[in-house]
Amino acid sequence: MAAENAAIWADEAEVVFRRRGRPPVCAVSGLGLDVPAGTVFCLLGPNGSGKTTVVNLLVGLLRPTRGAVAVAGMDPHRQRREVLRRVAVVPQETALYEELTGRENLEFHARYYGVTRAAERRRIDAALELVSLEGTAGERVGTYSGGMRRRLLLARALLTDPSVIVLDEPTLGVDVQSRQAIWERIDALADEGRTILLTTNLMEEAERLGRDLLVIDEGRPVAAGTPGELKATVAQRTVRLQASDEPTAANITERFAGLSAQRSGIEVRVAVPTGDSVPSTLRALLDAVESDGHALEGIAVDEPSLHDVFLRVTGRALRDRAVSSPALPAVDAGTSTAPRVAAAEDQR
Ligand SMILES: Nc1ncnc2c1ncn2[C@@H]1O[C@H](COP(=O)(O)OP(=O)(O)OP(=O)(O)O)[C@@H](O)[C@H]1O
Repeated sequence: MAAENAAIWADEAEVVFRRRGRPPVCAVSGLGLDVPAGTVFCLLGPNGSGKTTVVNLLVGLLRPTRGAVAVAGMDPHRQRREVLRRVAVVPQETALYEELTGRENLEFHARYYGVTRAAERRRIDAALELVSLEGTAGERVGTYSGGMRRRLLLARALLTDPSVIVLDEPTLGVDVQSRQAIWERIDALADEGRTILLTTNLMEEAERLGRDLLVIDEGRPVAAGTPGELKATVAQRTVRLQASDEPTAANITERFAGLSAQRSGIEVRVAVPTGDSVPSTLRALLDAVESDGHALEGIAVDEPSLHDVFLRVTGRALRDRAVSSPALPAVDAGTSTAPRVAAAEDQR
């Protein structure tokens, strides 16, 4: 798909931050994106992997130091005004006016973005309804919970009727109920034909929402595909057999040594051989256990999770450094953005 046909597109995009007196930071490199309209695309990565930098690239706050990016067929940096008419961004920080009510926040945003008075009320009512805030829209935002603020930000993003919505960690720090509500709203927006790109480091979120995922680490793409395709690359499925006592578990472990059986107390984990189906392995295991005269207390199958994929492609090392990096001075990659990005880092 070419730049003009994809809703979100990138080709070998790179962002290097150059800082006076310090080594340059390559926040993103070799980024390729080809997101068709009407889909939800998930960008996954550990802390400091470059997700927010990608968001800033897509909304024109940064320009690539190499390669190219297009959103709704336009160059987000050069055609920033036009892009912002078609693309909405829900940032990580909840930048809302605390003293104003929810509705007043939306009115302010609608006027700032030139939404006509005729459309304003209709769009605000529809957006408030979509995020279930119509009953509390008259209350000051200062009294809102974290989940309500996130939902208000989503409502705010809809006021310009965008075809592309970019959400930076939309459910960061919200409770399970709000998370569920936000996921349902995101599904509804994609069903309306809008394109959603969201960043997250929550596997459950990526699995639930992303039809296509891209995992980035240290700014580079390290895995791509649907959740099912990615999980298939990890492959290792295991059957857990629970024996009635430890001697029985030891016997079963010995019997299945050829299937890398491992015992832990009364539990035996047996690997499903690559290429074999889970039912056929289960049948063979149960037949063998029965013919040996053993009884089982329980049985379970563990499928590989997106978690396994994530850890395999990004490793287990902690990423504290990027999170605690100090506010950074002006950079080359963007124009007016360095203080904003640095300020966002400060809050983390
Ligand atoms: N303005 C800047 N100047 C220099 N380096 C920066 C700047 N902004 C980000 N970085 C660095 O670029 C890398 C990617 O940062 P980014 O904020 O995009 O990661 P992230 O995946 O969004 O992280 P998180 O999940 O913690 O929000 C990090 O090493 C970060 O320290």
